[in-house]
Amino acid sequence: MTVTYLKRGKPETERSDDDAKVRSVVETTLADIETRGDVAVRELSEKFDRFSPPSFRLSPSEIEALMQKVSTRDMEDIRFAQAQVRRFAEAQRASMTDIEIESLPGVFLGHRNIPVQSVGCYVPGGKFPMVASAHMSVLTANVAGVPRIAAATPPFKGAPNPAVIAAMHMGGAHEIYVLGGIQAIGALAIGTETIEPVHMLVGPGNAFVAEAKRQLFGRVGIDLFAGPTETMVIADETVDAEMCATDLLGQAEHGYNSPAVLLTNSRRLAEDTLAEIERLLAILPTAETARVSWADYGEVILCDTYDEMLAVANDIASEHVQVMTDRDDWFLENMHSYGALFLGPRTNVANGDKVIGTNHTLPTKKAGRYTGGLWVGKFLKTHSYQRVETDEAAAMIGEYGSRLCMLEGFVGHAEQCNVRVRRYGGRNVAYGAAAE
Ligand SMILES: NC(=O)c1ccc[n+]([C@@H]2O[C@H](COP(=O)([O-])OP(=O)(O)OC[C@H]3O[C@@H](n4cnc5c(N)ncnc54)[C@H](O)[C@@H]3O)[C@@H](O)[C@H]2O)c1
Ligand SMILES: [Zn+2]
Repeated sequence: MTVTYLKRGKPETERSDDDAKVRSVVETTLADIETRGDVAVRELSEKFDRFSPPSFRLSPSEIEALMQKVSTRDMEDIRFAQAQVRRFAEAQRASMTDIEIESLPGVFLGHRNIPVQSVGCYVPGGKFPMVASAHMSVLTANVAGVPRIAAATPPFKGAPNPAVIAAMHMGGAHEIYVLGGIQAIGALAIGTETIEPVHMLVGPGNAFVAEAKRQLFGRVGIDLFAGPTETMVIADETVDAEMCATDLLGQAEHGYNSPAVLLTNSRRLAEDTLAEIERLLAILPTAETARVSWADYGEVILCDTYDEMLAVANDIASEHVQVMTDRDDWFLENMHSYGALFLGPRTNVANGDKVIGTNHTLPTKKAGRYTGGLWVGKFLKTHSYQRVETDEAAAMIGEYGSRLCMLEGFVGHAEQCNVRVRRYGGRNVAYGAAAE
């Protein structure tokens, strides 16, 4: 394979140093919340966000007052975006059906999709007030029928952001907390004197938020590992450098650690894009973070063939994959590891992030190898049940069960089957023996 790096990000070893630091901060902070509850949460909010209101939970009148501050235009835009997210989520919900089959005469097996009973939805807001993340988690939980939705977001510039709070409220949040980072995630999962713990945490966030969810997994459920944004552009000469550079920087601006990767089979496009990125970085108002991300994590990878591009793309398993080639559908058919695909030059990640209707909470750090993004199905638990309706079925399946239990040496298990064979099959099976 001839894969050439025209630009590389910082080596994997240095990236894992960053991870180790975050891991230990999160560990200590969660332990602190566990032992000192509300007191720790307040101290952490003061320390990281300089925010210490009388109550972190917003009252109905505070919510109302914040919503009054959102312009009519912004409210309409939020409503439009939520309508798109709802439409797609409802279609996905409808694709998940409860089933029941008669697997053998008299034997009925089924499953039911049951909503998680309480979820904590994290809406990021350190650098940017991420209004859209409220639709993605709160509204989707609502479509799934979750009866208790607690939403949390950090203060933005010292106060709750009106548009984020409006989106949470309109999305169907039952409780809204103005809390960020590890203290929000910890308080929701562990619980405090004032916050009832939830059963599952969802939503994206920075490295601290993603790591806190990871460490709390097991104690509560989590949707997926959705850390700092990653983006990949797969392009050939059907598009130009302005398009590629814009799409790379458009996501690199999320933070100082957002990988943006160009994968192409055109040396000319690769070189032009490198130059175009420098040109745009000189004029982009958010260049401060985008420039650091690009320097530390940006990559330009040149391949000879489309097959090589496909192999590299599947291996990297980037969160967002923008495909602009003469064979976009071939990539759709053959890509197996990614967060979401954006096919053709008319789509883009920003529309996907904010408005088009697919969920923007997506797997990062190669989690796309084992999961897709957040969707209504993540809020539903699929539980099986069984029912045996006839004496014949109870006796017949019981004979198999009895023998298979004894094969493993489980005498007590076998008796569960035998008592049914005796009672419903009228057969005398000796206690502790296999039914013959
Ligand atoms: N994967 C996805 O689907 C997806 C989607 C949207 C956004 N994102 C990512 O979400 C992130 C949002 O990050 P953000 O920082 O703007 O907001 P955030 O809300 O995730 O984090 C802000 C909080 O981080 C905490 N914090 C900051 N510095 C800290 C430190 N040194 N130690 C401990 N805690 C600290 C603070 O408590 C603050 O409230 C970005 O990285 C973005 O790429 C991911
Ligand atoms: Zn984005």
